[in-house]
Amino acid sequence: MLYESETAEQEHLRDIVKKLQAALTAIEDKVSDSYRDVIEAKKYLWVNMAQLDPAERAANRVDISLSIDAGEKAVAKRQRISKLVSSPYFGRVDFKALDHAEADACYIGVHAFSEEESQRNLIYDWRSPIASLFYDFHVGEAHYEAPMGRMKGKITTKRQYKIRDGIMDYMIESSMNINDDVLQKELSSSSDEKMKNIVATIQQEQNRIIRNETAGELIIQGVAGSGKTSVALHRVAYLLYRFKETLTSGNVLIISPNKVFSDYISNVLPELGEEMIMEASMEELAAQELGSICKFQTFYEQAAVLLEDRDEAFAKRIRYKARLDLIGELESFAKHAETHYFEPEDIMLEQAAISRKAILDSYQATAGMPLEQRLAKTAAVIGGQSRTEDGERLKPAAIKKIKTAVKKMFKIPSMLNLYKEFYNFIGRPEMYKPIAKNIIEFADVFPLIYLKILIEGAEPVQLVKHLLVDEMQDYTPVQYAVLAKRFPCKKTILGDASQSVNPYSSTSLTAIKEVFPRAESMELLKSYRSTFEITNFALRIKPNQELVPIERHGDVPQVIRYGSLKEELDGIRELCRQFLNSKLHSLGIVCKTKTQAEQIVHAIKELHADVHLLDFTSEVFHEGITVTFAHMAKGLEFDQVIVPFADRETYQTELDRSLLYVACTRAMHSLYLTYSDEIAPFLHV
Ligand SMILES: Nc1ncnc2c1ncn2[C@@H]1O[C@H](COP(=O)(O)OP(=O)(O)OP(=O)(O)O)[C@@H](O)[C@H]1O
Repeated sequence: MLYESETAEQEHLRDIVKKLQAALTAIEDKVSDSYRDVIEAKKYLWVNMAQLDPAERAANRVDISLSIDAGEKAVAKRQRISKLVSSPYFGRVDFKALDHAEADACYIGVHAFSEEESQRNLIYDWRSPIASLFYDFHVGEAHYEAPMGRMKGKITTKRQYKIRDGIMDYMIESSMNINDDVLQKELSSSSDEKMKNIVATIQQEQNRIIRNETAGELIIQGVAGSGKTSVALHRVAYLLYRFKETLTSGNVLIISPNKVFSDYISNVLPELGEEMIMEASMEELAAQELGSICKFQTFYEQAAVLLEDRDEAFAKRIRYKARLDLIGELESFAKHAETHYFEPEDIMLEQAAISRKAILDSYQATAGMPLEQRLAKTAAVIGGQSRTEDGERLKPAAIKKIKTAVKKMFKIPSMLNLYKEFYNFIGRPEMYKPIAKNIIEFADVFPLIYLKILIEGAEPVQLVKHLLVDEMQDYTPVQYAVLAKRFPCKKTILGDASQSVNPYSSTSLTAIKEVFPRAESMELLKSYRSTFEITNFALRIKPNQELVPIERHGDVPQVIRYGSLKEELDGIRELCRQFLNSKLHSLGIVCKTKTQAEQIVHAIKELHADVHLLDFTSEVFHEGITVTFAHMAKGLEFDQVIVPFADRETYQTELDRSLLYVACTRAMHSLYLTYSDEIAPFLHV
């Protein structure tokens, strides 16, 4: 039976590949035609420029731009079809709708493909409504949401395929654990330089998140390796498909932790036929917000001070500014500032005099507006109402003087001074400690920006219609308050409370929900990245009763003790050699600090292998040996991970526990920890 269906499937595949190749040839002709059209039209315009009147020239330019448009569309289509030629589809569901006599076979691929003449769908896009059947149901009763309403029926057949270079690697007939079989194969493969798409094996719980169209803010709390980032990117691809009339990739912004991470995820959307979205780090947003107000320490500089200096007062300041209550305190202060620092005085102009009382009345009438707008409005109103002794309106020059005078009545002129004043106001002046004149600590950056927004008002960033925030646990409530003001659009916010690389300023799901009270939240509890043995090992460092490890087995992680530091470094070199002789693609040596990472790079220099040190200035992620530290490694993954210096001295605080957890959960297939003194307490069995 299976043999029969396999023969039929092979035939079907050959037929589809033939049709795709024909379509590819046709589209290649179309691309060449549009290219020729553009050249011809440009030549014509150039040769006849003098004879053409302006209307003809304009018409020619429109023609050229239409040809360019058609050309670009054809190029995009060519790209999609050539991808399909190599792997046309990965799934099939035969669905028999209630009112149909027979089931229709529906093949699902990364892109859609239909026959030119009949317009019959030969392949459905994985994001199409009918394709949801593939992800949500096994054989039996099923339904999907079509544009005309819910379609109920029955899945009679479900199959999965792996097709490479137009040839079928394998095909699996549906059963209850079919997804697991294919998923196991996918997860067992080696890592890549770039994150891969997961369309062929999206799991039901992930699909619910990807296809959620209703949430204004969707918060995804997911354990390490549960596919949060993958799911968020597939969700973007889904929304771009679903709302193509109103949403383009140019409308989506991702706040990502660093450039290496952005590089690592940069292939997923293009693989799905979409353009990469805009990306920015919190620091980039902050620099834009603060302009010339002041300079600031970066998040990573803050982390380095926390790890290397262990400055208690510094940690205390960070913790203080990570409180949810800070938002309300800043809001109360902004209100207080508006009334208490505004000191109206009489304005005496040559032609008119304006009383202090009139100014105060106007100012009070504008309550509720952001301060800067309030001052401008106050000046405009009194300027408009005032008359000269002859009863005439004031001249523009006089109105300008009023504007300047009213502005000066607000007595704390600089935003930085106003921010400093906030700490006097709440009776905690010791909580503000700039690094130098005009350079503030990272923990002050977003409270200052929020105060600035409260005072000056926030212009929403209209271009951004969907905001993606990854590693949500590392941002404070005030950072979210700023994002809420600047980006009042839909949001997908994702992270894992267990992976905070800065517990002094980490934010729980509950706190984020306080900032976004209408947010929907969804949980991902199954961990896909690491083998069962690695996940269980990591759970000993940070227990989580709810986490479900995937049943994919590998070697038990090894914790190796050496007699001295020298022996440990020799041991790490040996592990690197073994990696270089293996079939694995990537080895991550994940330390706690940058200084330790540099020490390792120095120690393995003699291997003469390509070794990449990933630090805050890095921009790309490479295969081979990468040496880095937990802050930089978050979000990334490696076939094999070595965690050096897993000793008591290095890992002792709760922050260290998180960093050790992040380091271990980066491993997909094998994990080693080395130490040469006393083992870290979190690793005791
Ligand atoms: N449905 C799936 N099919 C195949 N692979 C999957 C699936 N879900 C997740 N993965 C794989 O699991 C790994 C982890 O995914 P991802 O990085 O998106 O998880 P994460 O939750 O963001 O991880 P972390 O928070 O630990 O950085 C990746 O290799 C991804 O390809």
